[in-house]
Amino acid sequence: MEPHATPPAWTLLMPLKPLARAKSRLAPTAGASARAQLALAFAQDTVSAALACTAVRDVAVVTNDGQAAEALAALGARIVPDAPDAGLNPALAHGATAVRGIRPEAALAALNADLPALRPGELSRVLEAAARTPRAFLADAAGTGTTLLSAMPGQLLAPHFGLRSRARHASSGATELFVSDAVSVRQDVDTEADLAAAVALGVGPHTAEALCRGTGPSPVNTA
Ligand SMILES: Nc1nc2c(ncn2[C@@H]2O[C@H](COP(=O)(O)OP(=O)(O)OP(=O)(O)O)[C@@H](O)[C@H]2O)c(=O)[nH]1
Ligand SMILES: C=C(OP(=O)(O)O)C(=O)O
Repeated sequence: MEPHATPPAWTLLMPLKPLARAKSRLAPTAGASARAQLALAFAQDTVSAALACTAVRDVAVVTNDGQAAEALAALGARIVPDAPDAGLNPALAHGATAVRGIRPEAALAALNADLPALRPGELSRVLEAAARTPRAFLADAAGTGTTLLSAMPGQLLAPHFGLRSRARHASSGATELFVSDAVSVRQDVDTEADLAAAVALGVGPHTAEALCRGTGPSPVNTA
């Protein structure tokens, strides 16, 4: 694909499960209330870092959670109700249709809402690479999943998130991105080990505060 004359201004689609059901794989370490607070804090840090990224035009969060919608709208995100309420991929497909209904030529990227160490400069580099190909994806830190899936104008997003989504996005024809210095875009948090890895990278202020409330101090990502 020819590089675009001007880099696209991306709309990010961020799916967020109702907080009461989110982050179930943290159950061995955190109770229900702490998990909900962490899920919201991860989303707040992800949205804040995404909106601070110069390549990002706007962020649309696809969620049916009222508390999260209010908190994320206060940070500047647009909220798209998860009308299908049928899981992650239907939520993303619905969000893509909603955005393209308003801006048919939008460059779209789905980004998981559980990237509490996300750094705007690293996201910029990933989106710059994504702009060179019609549909692209970035594998998660574990190496089996996906944290970002992009679709340039005129391309359907066609999300295949879930178990072994790295292989399924590759099979769907999307180009895998290999971007150096982008670890924070790949570090999603599902398990306690993921959380420790994110803390080692430096989490954003909402997550740091939630961790302080629940389990003691942790480093803050101020980048
Ligand atoms: N709107 C919406 N977002 C979802 C749904 N399922 C997952 N997500 C979001 O998709 C991203 C990846 O989700 P998962 O890791 O599968 O779910 P999770 O709640 O974060 O963690 P687990 O409960 O441990 O699976 C996160 O941003 C989730 O909030 C859904 O049914 N609807
Ligand atoms: C939904 C996904 O994320 P997770 O690893 O958080 O389940 C995925 O990798 O496609």
